[in-house]
Amino acid sequence: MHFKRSITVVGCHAEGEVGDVIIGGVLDVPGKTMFEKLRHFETKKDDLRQFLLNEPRGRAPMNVNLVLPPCDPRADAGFLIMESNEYAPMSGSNTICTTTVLLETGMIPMKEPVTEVSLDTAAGMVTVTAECEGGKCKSVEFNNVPSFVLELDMKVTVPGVGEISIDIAYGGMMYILVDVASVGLAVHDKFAQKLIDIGESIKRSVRAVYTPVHPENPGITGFSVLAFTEPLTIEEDGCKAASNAVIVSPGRFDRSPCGTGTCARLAVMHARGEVKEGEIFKHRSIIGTEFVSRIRGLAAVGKYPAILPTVKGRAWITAFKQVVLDPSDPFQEGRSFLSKKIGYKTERLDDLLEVVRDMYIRMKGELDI
Ligand SMILES: O=C(O)[C@H]1NCC[C@@H]1O
Repeated sequence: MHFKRSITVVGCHAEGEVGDVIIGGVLDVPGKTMFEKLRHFETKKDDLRQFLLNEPRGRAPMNVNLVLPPCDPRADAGFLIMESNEYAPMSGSNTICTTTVLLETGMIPMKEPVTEVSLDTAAGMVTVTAECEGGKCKSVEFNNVPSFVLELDMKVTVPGVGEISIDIAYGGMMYILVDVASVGLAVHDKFAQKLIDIGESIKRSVRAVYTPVHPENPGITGFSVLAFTEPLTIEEDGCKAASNAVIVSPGRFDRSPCGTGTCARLAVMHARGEVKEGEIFKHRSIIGTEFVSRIRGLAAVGKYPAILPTVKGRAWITAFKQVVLDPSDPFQEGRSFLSKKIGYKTERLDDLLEVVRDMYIRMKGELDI
């Protein structure tokens, strides 16, 4: 059988969030930085992301990471993060998955009891400390890029909800943070559909009035993730803890506590005087899994005071897959196959905007503008 594509993928999840890792079958692309490589895939080779993340080979609640040669000579490897609706500059659960796969497959030699790894991401360099024993990567602690608050207590009016107060912060992705009680809900799966519907509605309302832009990389802009937060509690061991539910576009939960969301929340908590450097903050997901985090230092990003966050979690390999494309398969690329149908009927305006966005990115790539 002659296949049009054959890609080697290691299945993996971090605290419940799928972060598969491509370790073969995809060549490097031009780019002086990993962000330039991200843009190359986004504008010229997005068919790979569509192929792996859309049905029948993928699903919305999953991510795929592409291991590539790094651009920064200090790094051991580079990787790009492909999510259902976008390429994320940085991602905590995906960093934990990618590190686990790199070490447990031997692509980076594992040293016991601790292996230090440097990873080049589209958001910048991320250094990682992995606890290893008996060939297993038992935990991954990553030093994320500087995280900072863009807005505190910003008011926004949401149809069907009314006026609410939100925070906006960067933790490797741009986050909208909302006190879940302010919309009459709680982080619990009995509110799952309402959390998703209201979360997506808040994103649309905020997008209409505010565009976040990273001061050092204007290509890092826009919102695709929103964190509903529960209040801080103090655990028996004296540590601060809280739950959150992260709504990832097009409308699904992060099954992990969300590493970049944890970093964005730490920046908000620090700005509010709720957490100090070095204090442990345990962050939990809607399914009860946990990341342990802390602020390892302070910095500045443009005009914004920033924190240097560190997050620790675990990941497990679930499969070794050879993902292939039979030339006669009717579903060559999933959603992009559908969006090519000009008459594609959309249920909602934002679906249409999504189709237009995909087509714009593709045209930009083809015109190389
Ligand atoms: O942990 C994180 O940061 C990621 N999890 C899915 C959405 C985010 O990229």
